[in-house]
Amino acid sequence: VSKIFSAGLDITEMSGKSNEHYAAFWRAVQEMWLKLYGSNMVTIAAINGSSPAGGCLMALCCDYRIMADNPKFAIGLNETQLGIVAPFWFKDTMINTIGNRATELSLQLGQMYPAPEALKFGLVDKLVPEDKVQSAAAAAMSQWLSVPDHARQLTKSMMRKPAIDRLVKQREADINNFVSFISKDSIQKSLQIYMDRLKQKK
Ligand SMILES: CCCCC/C=C\C/C=C\CCC/C=C/C(=O)SCCNC(=O)CCNC(=O)[C@H](O)C(C)(C)COP(=O)(O)OP(=O)(O)OC[C@H]1O[C@@H](n2cnc3c(N)ncnc32)[C@H](O)[C@@H]1OP(=O)(O)O
Repeated sequence: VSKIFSAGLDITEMSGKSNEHYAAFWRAVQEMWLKLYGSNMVTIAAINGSSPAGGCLMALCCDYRIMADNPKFAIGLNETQLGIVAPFWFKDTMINTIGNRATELSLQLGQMYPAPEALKFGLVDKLVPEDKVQSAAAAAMSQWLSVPDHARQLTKSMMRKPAIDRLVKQREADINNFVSFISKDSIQKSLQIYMDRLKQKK
């Protein structure tokens, strides 16, 4: 979609549904993260627009991020702005990318960074003109693929395994945590207010 890399998780999947639905939804989100963050393939994010929350997470799962150089496009884990909380594995993914202090600032404030600031924070690796995002991503891919694959894969796994193991060990507890959190009346109300605000902006 033009202007949007990803709008993040579908908020309607987290509103007004049964606990069984929330559990299945969260398992699928975990699965996406485990597959993408744990992939032994080279993954390059070609970020052609805004990328809030789950969209930012997907980009952070990649090995390298190239973003369109347009200050109207912003990226970040903005969960607190919705009245929800980025779970520990979202947080770990961000820490592994930009470090602890920058992550704490980002997460507490639910900060969305316009592209130039995202580059400054290390949230993305490179900015290119909007019409060059795909070609720059292809060029980066060639560079990454030129490294001997077994060595690159082992290195990637060494860097990411502790975070992945942490979720694998606590998967069911994390699902229970999500379900009890998201089904709270106060959290449902926050999500509703956020969705209403989104619609009013039009
Ligand atoms: C210690 C205790 C810990 C407990 C923790 C336990 C568990 C953790 C709990 C929760 C974790 C949840 C993690 C959540 C992750 C997420 O990803 S939440 C989603 C975040 N996404 C957003 O905030 C995006 C909001 N949207 C926008 O900013 C904009 O819509 C846009 C994507 C920049 C696009 O802008 P524009 O092109 O102007 O389009 P519109 O704003 O008009 O939107 C078009 C329609 O799309 C609807 N929409 C937009 N985003 C979403 C979304 N994410 N989900 C569902 N629907 C979305 C928007 O309402 C419009 O709908 P209508 O056309 O009006 O029907």
